[in-house]
Amino acid sequence: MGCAISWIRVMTDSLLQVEDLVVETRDRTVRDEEAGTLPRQLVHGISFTVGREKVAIVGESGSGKSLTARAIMGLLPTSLAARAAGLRLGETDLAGLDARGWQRLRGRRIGLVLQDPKFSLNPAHRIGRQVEEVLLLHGRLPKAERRRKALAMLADVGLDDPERIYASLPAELSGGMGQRVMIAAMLIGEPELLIADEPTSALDHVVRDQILALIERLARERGMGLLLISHDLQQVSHFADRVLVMRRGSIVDALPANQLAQATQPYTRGLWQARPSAATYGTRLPAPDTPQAPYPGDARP
Ligand SMILES: Nc1ncnc2c1ncn2[C@@H]1O[C@H](COP(=O)(O)OP(=O)(O)OP(=O)(O)O)[C@@H](O)[C@H]1O
Repeated sequence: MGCAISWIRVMTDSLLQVEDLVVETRDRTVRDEEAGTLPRQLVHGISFTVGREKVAIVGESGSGKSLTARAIMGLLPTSLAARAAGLRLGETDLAGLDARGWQRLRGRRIGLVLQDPKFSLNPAHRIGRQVEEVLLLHGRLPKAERRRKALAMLADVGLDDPERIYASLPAELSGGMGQRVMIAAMLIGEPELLIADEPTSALDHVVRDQILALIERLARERGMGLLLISHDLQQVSHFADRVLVMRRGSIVDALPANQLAQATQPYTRGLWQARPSAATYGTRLPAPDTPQAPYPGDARP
């Protein structure tokens, strides 16, 4: 009994706690009669937690998914600022970290996989060096041991011939291989939490399913928490444990992923019904202001 209770605690203990997160422009361009000019708010005070589980954030284009991920990772563009009542990874206050603190944390405790490896991998550096980077930054492992770990990680993400990949440049790899390399580079430091922002949307659907299965296996084996940003509700309904639905910078619904098809919240229901068919699979969910894209559950005029 005691064992079962502690297992449940491990599953539900939150790794990431986000409380009242606001992302806004540094420029003050919004006019308010009483307050004068204000920053433009893009994320309006959202709160959620992620434990050792798979949580997905879904929502139409421009709803604030990527800004949320970037704010958590301390990677917002300089024109934007984030503030939160609480932003914690375990006991660590992310909001209070300086550049050195982030350097210690990124890759080691929290990893980020982005949509397109072309923008994440340095084209001038060989794959081996990029996969080993976290070990170089954080540890004092001898060169041979770093290489051994990197080769094992490349094999673990399903890349054949790790020795050849290790010595390759990013341009020599396909998109799917590049994405596997990114995942290897993010997981080699054994982070507690992986944030994956549309990690498969640049890939064809066969590779996409393989990459998601890989992320899911590695997360399960390592007891890692996963925050997946996606516009693909069909994919999320199979993959995630819980779903947060964002709209225009706010979380408007939260539900178990396997209940997406029975969602009662009108907006979520509308998103589900508007999910792309096989023919349009992989295209982005259009923003609601696009005239040709009405959402069935949208009550707005
Ligand atoms: N640097 C920026 N300056 C001003 N506004 C921005 C900036 N970056 C994003 N935005 C705006 O913030 C809103 C949320 O953007 P975000 O990239 O988080 O959307 P998203 O939900 O990830 O969309 P997509 O699915 O298309 O990636 C959008 O209206 C976007 O135009």
